[in-house]
Amino acid sequence: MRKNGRHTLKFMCGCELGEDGCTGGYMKFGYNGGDFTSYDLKRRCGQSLEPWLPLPAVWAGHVDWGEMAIPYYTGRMTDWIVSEDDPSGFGYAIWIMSLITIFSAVTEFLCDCVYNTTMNRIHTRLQGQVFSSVLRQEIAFFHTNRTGDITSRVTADTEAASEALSEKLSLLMWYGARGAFLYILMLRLSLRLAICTAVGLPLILLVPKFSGKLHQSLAQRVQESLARANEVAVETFQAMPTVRSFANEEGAARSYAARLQDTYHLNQKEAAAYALSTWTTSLSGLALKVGILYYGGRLVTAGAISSGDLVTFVLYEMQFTTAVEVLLSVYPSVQKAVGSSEKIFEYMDRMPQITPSGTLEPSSLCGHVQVCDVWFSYPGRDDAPVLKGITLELRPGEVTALVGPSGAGKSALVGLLERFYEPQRGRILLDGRDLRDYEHHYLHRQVALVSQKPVLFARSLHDNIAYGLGPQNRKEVEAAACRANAHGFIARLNHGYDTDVGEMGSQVSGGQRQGVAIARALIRDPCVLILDDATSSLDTESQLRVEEEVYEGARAGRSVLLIAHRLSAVERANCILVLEDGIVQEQGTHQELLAQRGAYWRLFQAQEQNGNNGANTGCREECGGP
Ligand SMILES: Nc1ncnc2c1ncn2[C@@H]1O[C@H](COP(=O)(O)OP(=O)(O)OP(=O)(O)O)[C@@H](O)[C@H]1O
Repeated sequence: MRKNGRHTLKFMCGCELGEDGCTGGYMKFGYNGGDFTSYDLKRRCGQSLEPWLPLPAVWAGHVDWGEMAIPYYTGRMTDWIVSEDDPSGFGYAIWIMSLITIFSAVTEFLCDCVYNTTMNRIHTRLQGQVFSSVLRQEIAFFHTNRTGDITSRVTADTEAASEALSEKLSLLMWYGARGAFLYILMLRLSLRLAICTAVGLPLILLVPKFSGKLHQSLAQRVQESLARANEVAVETFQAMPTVRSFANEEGAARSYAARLQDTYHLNQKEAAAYALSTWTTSLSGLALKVGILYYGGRLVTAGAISSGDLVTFVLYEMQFTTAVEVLLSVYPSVQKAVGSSEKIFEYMDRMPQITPSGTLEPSSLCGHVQVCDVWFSYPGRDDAPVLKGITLELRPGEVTALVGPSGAGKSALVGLLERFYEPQRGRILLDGRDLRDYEHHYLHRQVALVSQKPVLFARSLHDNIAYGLGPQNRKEVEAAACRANAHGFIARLNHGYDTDVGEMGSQVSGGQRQGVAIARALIRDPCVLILDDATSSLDTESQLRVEEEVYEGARAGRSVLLIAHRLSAVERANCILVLEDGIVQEQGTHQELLAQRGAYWRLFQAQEQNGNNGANTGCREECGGP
């Protein structure tokens, strides 16, 4: 406030700096007791995103010439108020200020439009690319990395990186340029006041920095504890039938509440740290302002600068301090974004640990598979080979069965035939050519698998059967379902083939799921069909129908690998191999193997005694049970 006898000029000004770098400023002027103008410079980062543009565009649009010109013309107005010797000065200042403000608003609007569009494109593209690079990885990658980690890398990390690298970098450039321009203007106005600002700057920067650190570390702990609580929630929802069957709803609720309690305590501490951080920030800022006003007032009294120049300087100083504060708060985010983008690029640059597929796509294929002295251990378990020198053949027109106790390595062999993994030693040939030579899509059209626990996708039954084949007409889908004996149950559903099966096929029964999965394999009319215990949940009638279909397919020239625990399912196979501890113990037809009175005979005897063709024969034998 300054009095000069005739006129009283009041001005109130302030600025805000949020935790997220949001800035706001206000100033109000009073003349002889009454407000004659007020200007609100409130600005929120959330409401006004900064465009990702080349540097010149950002400068042009976002240095905000309008805002920077306001202090200058406010100072001129102040001079006019004090002197009233140049009536045209007031109108001129208002006129110029309005023009620059309109220009600034228009450029800001354009930049925001460009920024939002560009941001969306960058984000969508980045997310798509990370997702594709994850899909390229070998199956072992998905076993060694948690699904949650991979998902958050594809979603949260890409979002954080693209947002931070564009928005925060834009803020960095904007406020950097703005700070530099403002300081030049301050230097031009008053060298002494500018030096005074530079000296006081560390005060307003360092004090909040120390108090902010405490707040930041607590904020991070709150996030971690929230993530732990979320883990409990996700695990519970995923295993809801198990929770219900063990009547542990209260237990789940208690453990969730316990985690939330942790979050609650941390939140309280964080709130206190936030208040401390805000308080120290505003206090140090206020101290600098008071210091400059005091020193500036003395300079005005001494006639070194005009009162208008002091007003201009104070307003510049506020904007300058805000710019420096934002720079300091944004810089760590940019560094962090660089860090998290490194993780994303790690995924994008990662080469799959499996030989790339070849280009071989012969017009006709017999489906003759030769497994030659194959050794295999799962990644990371090099000391525990699962397959030890396996040699076998799948001949076109024949059903080859693979039996053996749990953990013998049957599914491991399937994994190799599907190229989920690669053998450490030995070769797998299809029609005399290494599996690796075949083109990826071609190979998986010719070699179809129905796995032990088939997974359906949350879409219609039609789309599940035609999965991976593109648009298929209903007749082909129905024909495949008929051969898998799944048409009957599908036709009885209200929406038939358009029925949605729910997440992971949870809205159909285990047996129905297997039926749909068999249809999904059969619609491909593959040269090699692999059934890994694929009929275990089917009813007897469906089992017989599928079995018939399998033998019919083989008679038509298909190679079939039939893995089963129930020996009755493999009795008709052309060749039965008994796998134990990764080694083919014996092979032959059902009658030949029974005559040998070896491993197969023992398995058969055990099942006969159980009378239920049970699946746990291997275990009972090991335990010495009946
Ligand atoms: N992803 C994996 N990583 C490491 N080891 C595994 C993995 N999957 C299976 N194993 C181990 O490899 C061995 C062979 O497993 P595999 O699934 O091939 O047995 P299987 O004969 O198909 O058994 P089942 O009849 O119960 O399906 C087992 O000892 C198993 O614990």
